[in-house]
Amino acid sequence: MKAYTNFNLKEYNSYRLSAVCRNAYFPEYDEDIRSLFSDPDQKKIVLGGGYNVILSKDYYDADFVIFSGTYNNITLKGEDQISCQAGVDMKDLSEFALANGLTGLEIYYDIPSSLGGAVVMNAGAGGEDIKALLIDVYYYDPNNDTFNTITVEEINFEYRNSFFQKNPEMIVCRALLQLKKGDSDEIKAKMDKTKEARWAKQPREYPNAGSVFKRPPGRFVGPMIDELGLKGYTIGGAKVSEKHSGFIINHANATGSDIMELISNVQGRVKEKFEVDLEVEQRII
Ligand SMILES: NC(=O)C1=CN([C@@H]2O[C@H](COP(=O)(O)OP(=O)(O)OC[C@H]3O[C@@H](n4cnc5c(N)ncnc54)[C@H](OP(=O)(O)O)[C@@H]3O)[C@@H](O)[C@H]2O)C=CC1
Ligand SMILES: C=C(O[C@H]1[C@H](O)[C@@H](CO)O[C@H](OP(=O)(O)OP(=O)(O)OC[C@H]2O[C@@H](n3ccc(=O)[nH]c3=O)[C@H](O)[C@@H]2O)[C@@H]1NC(C)=O)C(=O)O
Repeated sequence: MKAYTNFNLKEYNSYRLSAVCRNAYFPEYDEDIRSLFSDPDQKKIVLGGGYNVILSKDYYDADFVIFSGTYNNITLKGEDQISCQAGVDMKDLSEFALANGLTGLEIYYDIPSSLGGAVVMNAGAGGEDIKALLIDVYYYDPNNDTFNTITVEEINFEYRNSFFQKNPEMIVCRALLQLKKGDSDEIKAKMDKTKEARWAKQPREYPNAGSVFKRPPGRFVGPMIDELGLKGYTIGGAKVSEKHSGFIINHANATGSDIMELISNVQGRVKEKFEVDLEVEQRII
């Protein structure tokens, strides 16, 4: 396992915020997971691909465990099942499925995520989500120092919620996915089409971390922010995207506190006008 001291997390969060942590660990084996997490008094912060986090501080007197670039094996099981580790990048996974003529993972060609992050947050878009593909998940439970398997039914996924979100100390190690045999040309066409549609609507040209807020019941976030005239609203290097108001972009060396201040101002204005409490969807660290 690789370990670094005074590590800058800039390349490991999609906002590209500069933030230094005391130690960063990149696990490679299940035993690394056990050695990192078995002592409950030695709390560590988990990052997957870093596509859904706000590093709100410049320095963390804390240890990070990063599931990105390592712990990323993908194995074909039988004809149409895939077993993959938490550090797998979902884009790579969708390309693996394509190479094996398997359909089901096309949208993940452009949903930035690690497999672990996708499972924890039930990644998805346009009505598809990861739970529809999952058979089970193998995870580490630090409470009793065991590795266990949980079925998709037991995970009890809800909108942006699951067993893993309710029990954040659990570590996703790997997942078994059920795909279907498909036509490679059709799979590739769907991957390209999804990517094109998302790039047309989302500010992918700038560092960002997807939707900032959860959808409040019965409403969309973007139109409320538009109505307030807050498209393009800027604090420091952080800006409400002009392309999609539900996103904040780092357009000029933003800091975590620029983003946090912008969020708080948008929440205040939305509350004032619409009586709606916008809940932050991204993980504030
Ligand atoms: N639909 C879209 O267009 C977009 C969606 N997203 C979503 O955001 C998520 C981003 O994933 P990713 O970048 O990998 O996650 P992140 O690195 O952003 O981590 C987010 C949280 O996931 C938890 N986590 C990640 N990996 C593991 C693991 N192996 N075991 C346990 N917990 C883990 C941690 O939560 P904890 O605090 O519980 O430890 C962490 O704080 C995906 O679900 C993705 O779908 C992101 C951008 C765009
Ligand atoms: C990007 C993410 O996921 C996204 C996912 O890609 C999209 C598409 O399925 O649906 C959710 O966004 P969303 O609620 O903003 O949905 P969108 O379809 O983008 O927009 C909803 C509506 O708002 C309108 N809209 C959007 C942006 C804007 O600036 N102005 C505006 O009026 C759109 O025209 C549309 O009618 C997910 N976000 C959440 C928190 O549920 C993410 O989780 O990070």
